[in-house]
Amino acid sequence: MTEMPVVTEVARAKINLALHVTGRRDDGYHLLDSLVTFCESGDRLDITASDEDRFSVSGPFADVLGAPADNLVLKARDGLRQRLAAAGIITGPVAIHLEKNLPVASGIGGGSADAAAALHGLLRAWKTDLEPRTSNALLLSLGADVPMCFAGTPLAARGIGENITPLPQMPAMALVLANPLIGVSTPAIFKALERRDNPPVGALPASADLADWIDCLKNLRNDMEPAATRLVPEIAAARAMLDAEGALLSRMSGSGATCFGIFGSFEKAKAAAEALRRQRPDWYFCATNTMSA
Ligand SMILES: C[C@](O)(CO)[C@H](O)COP(=O)(O)OP(=O)(O)OC[C@H]1O[C@@H](n2ccc(N)nc2=O)[C@H](O)[C@@H]1O
Ligand SMILES: Nc1ncnc2c1ncn2[C@@H]1O[C@H](COP(=O)(O)OP(=O)(O)OP(=O)(O)O)[C@@H](O)[C@H]1O
Repeated sequence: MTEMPVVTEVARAKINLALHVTGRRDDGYHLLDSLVTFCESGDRLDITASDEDRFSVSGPFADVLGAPADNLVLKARDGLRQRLAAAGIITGPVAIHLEKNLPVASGIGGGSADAAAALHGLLRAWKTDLEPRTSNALLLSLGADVPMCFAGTPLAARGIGENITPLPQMPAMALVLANPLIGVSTPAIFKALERRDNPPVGALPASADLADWIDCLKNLRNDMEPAATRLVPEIAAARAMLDAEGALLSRMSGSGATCFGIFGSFEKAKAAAEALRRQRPDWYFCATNTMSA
């Protein structure tokens, strides 16, 4: 067995600060215009060399995951290995451990973030890289959110999510994530949309001033939120709770049900998350900073 140190990656929660659905392609996939950022917190992946491929899971949401064969981490490992083999690069067996800290099917890209982190970690572990065209095709084959999670930096995502523009002027933000622990199916929400021809995001602040970004975000939307709230009314309750704790702005992320509140500082976010946990000990709350560019 070749000596390989433990490679650790954080699979950061993805937040759609705004998510406009602007059209639909002939194949049924929706055209999006989304402002996306990533949290400091998320799942954790540890990768080590092994005598055979292994996969284990721990953490508060490990039990909610389906069969290992359906896990996007293994789909990412196998897809990467296949493409590397096609380029003549043979890769050794690995043990991957996933610490599942993010709620599942919750609009913050858990599975997509895990897949992206697995790819980053395996490329480091195997000391290799993919040429951009191959890696773009692999990323999108794993899910529309995987290219943005692989980029992992504040960005605008267009197309079906794969057309990415970094937004270096987006500031870091202190967030509280709130989720009633009711899983939401992404295809079900896309199907339930009443409109698919909404206006795009438009102009963004040129500077990193948080107040300017919040003013801008206030005029934007998550076009999936009305349909998701009809299915899971707790989404409206989560937003109201974030607002009552002093969020400068609250909104749903992705196809839900996770909502985020932006707070003036991490201390304020932490205090709000603690107060919310006391109100609903059965829900998920997390205070976290987002990454700066
Ligand atoms: C809602 C978002 O989270 C916003 O970032 C993403 O668009 C969803 O990304 P994802 O979960 O990675 O989605 P995928 O696993 O690729 O697709 C799940 C299903 O959602 C629908 N889907 C997804 C992405 C997209 N732009 N249009 C769609 O209509 C399709 O029915 C697809 O079969
Ligand atoms: N590593 C993983 N973590 C979470 N879910 C996974 C994983 N692998 C596969 N899945 C499956 O993917 C489905 C969607 O889960 P996920 O947590 O990625 O949704 P999401 O947060 O709504 O994602 P998105 O914001 O990309 O729509 C679930 O049914 C889950 O069983």
